Amino acid sequence: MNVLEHSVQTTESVIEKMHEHEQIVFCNDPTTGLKAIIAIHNTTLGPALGGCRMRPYRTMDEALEDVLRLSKGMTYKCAAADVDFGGGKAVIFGDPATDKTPAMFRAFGQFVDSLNGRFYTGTDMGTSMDDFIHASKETNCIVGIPEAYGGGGDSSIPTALGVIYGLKATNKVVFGTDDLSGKTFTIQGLGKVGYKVAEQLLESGADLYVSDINEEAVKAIQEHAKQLGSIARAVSGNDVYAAEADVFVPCAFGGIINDETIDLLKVKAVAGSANNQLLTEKHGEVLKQKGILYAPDYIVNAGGLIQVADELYGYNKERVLSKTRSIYTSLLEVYRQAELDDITTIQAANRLCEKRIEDRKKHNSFFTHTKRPKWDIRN
Ligand SMILES: NC(=O)C1=CN([C@@H]2O[C@H](COP(=O)(O)OP(=O)(O)OC[C@H]3O[C@@H](n4cnc5c(N)ncnc54)[C@H](O)[C@@H]3O)[C@@H](O)[C@H]2O)C=CC1
Ligand SMILES: O=C(O)CCC(=O)C(=O)O
Repeated sequence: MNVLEHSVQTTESVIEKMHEHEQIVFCNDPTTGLKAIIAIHNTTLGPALGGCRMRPYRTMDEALEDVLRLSKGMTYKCAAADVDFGGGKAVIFGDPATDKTPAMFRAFGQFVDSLNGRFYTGTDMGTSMDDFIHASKETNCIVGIPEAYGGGGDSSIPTALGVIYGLKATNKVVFGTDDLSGKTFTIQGLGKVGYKVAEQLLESGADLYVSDINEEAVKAIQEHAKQLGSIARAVSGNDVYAAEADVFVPCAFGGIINDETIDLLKVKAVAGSANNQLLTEKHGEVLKQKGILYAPDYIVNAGGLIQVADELYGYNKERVLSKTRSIYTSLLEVYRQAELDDITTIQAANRLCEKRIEDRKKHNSFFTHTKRPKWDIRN
């Protein structure tokens, strides 16, 4: 049974699962083989914005679960970063190493265009700027493309920078200094973001444990470490969780803080770029009980969002860098609130975002010239 046939049988459960979401679009283009899902979680703050992930999902449910969780995370990320966008995300079924074609991304661009400005998208895990150059031929709602094409360039650069600021803030709270030298970090995933984080940590004088299913990436970072006189030890399987490091830096996929992994952790903090690191909020509670400081993922990894949102206002590199730097202070404030109220860091971050969204709902009832007046709805 193919994944979309399966979707027909689960329509009721889809409706149940989307009780928090505004819209889900299932995309099927037999000509190019595109099968994708776009999820829009909440547009109170503005049109939905979020990257598009490509993965060889085994089932429809797995993909749906992923896109629903990721799009909700974007609502919170946009609120935390104080950008005027809502939460959305897309997933494409397929192996990014073998199944991509330009035509597939053009077809995806057409589906995005059909949403008429309700959803803006760009790169995420498994997709690259090149893919979205193809998509951008079909719609204006594409971000994260090269400057030569009117975009802001590789959004994983500010994402990685933001992770470094997040690590400095975390280091400050745990070790009393934001100097990262002499500390050991375990990085899971050496892709667009993780590799750049690894380079910057090595250049700051840190040592690493690294893990990636792509052996080339592991070899390349080990070579880089050797040149700098630092160490990057390769770990695989569950050793990535059990490594004797100071901080665990997840930069691959979500759900990695779960019942199986949590007891293996020997680190003092978890802070990385992966979206939805906690399998459930309960795992944030367990980390707190174990005395492991958790940096809410959507605060730490907002650098890419900050850049792609800025593209839509007219890209300004200095502005992006300055907003990305503020991840340091935002995270310290979340840590402070969590400590004051004796709650988990994810609860503190969620509370801040939910308040921002509630406050904005009140103001959204004001008419502004960019909005269509209600009396114009029939025209
Ligand atoms: N690209 C960006 O600007 C942003 C990315 N993120 C999140 O950060 C994470 C990484 O994103 P990218 O670097 O863009 O993705 P990517 O696709 O470039 O890199 C992911 C890396 O993880 C590796 N990987 C896959 N399975 C693995 C496993 N079992 N163990 C170890 N490594 C494994 C892949 O081989 C790849 O090198 C994702 O969760 C993404 O949603 C969040 C915000 C922005
Ligand atoms: O970083 C991007 O390209 C878009 C934002 C996003 O999808 C994310 O932060 O997960």
